[in-house]
Amino acid sequence: MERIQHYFPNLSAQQLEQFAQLDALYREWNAQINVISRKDIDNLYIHHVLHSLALDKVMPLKAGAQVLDLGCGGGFPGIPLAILYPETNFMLVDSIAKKIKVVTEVSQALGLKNVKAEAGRVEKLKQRFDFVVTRAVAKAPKLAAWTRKLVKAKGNHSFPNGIWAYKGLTNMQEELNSLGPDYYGEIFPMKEFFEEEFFETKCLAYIQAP
Ligand SMILES: C[S@@+](CC[C@H](N)C(=O)[O-])C[C@H]1O[C@@H](n2cnc3c(N)ncnc32)[C@H](O)[C@@H]1O
Repeated sequence: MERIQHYFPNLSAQQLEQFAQLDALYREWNAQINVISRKDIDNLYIHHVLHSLALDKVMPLKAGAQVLDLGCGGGFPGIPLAILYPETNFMLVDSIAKKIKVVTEVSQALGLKNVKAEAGRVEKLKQRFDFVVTRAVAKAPKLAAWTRKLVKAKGNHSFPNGIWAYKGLTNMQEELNSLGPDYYGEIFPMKEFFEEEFFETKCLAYIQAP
C-alpha cells in the first residue's frame, strides 16, 4: 500500500480504503478459486495492483469512457483501474466463469458501481468501447483481430481509441511489427515511471485500431 500511495499521492479516503481491502479480499477468494499464483499473492500490490495502474502514467482515462478488460482473470488490470477511475465504466470479460465469480464478489465487496463482469469469449461481444485493456492474454495480432470490431472510431483521450496491452518488453517490437501496415503501435517501458525491479522488463503496448 505504501508504494501505491507513493506513486498515487492524491487518492481519496475511499480509494485508499478500497485499495487496502484488496489484500484480504484476494487472499480469501484466491484460497477458493486460483486467480493469482499462490506464491505471488504476497506481491499483490506491486505485481498486480501497481502494475495494473501503469496506464495512468501514460494515458489517464477520462470520466464517461467505456473500457473493456479483455481476459480479466480475477480482475487485472480492470479492478485497480476501476478504483482509480470511479467515473469511468469498465466491462470485465473472461471465458472462465469461476474467474468472473471472483471479479463480481470483489467488486461488490468494494462497492464499485462502475464495473460489469461477464463470462464468455470476447469474440461474442457486440458492444463497442473506447479502449481495450488486456494483460497476459494473447499476442498483438490476435488482440488486434479480436478487437477490430470492438473499438469505437472516435475518441477524446490523448491517444486515439485503441488497445493498451500489458506486456513484457522482450520481442514486443517484433510483435508490433507483425501487425502489418494497417495498425499503428507504440511501446512504453514501465521502468520509466516505476522504480521497482519488477517493472524493468514490463511495458505497455499501445495499438491503434485501423
Ligand atoms: C493468463 S490469464 C490473465 C488474467 C488477467 N488478465 C491477469 O493478468 O491476471 C489469461 C486469461 O484470458 C482469458 N481468455 C483467453 N482468451 C479469451 C477470450 N477469447 N475471451 C475471453 N477470455 C479469454 C483466459 O480465460 C484467462 O483467464
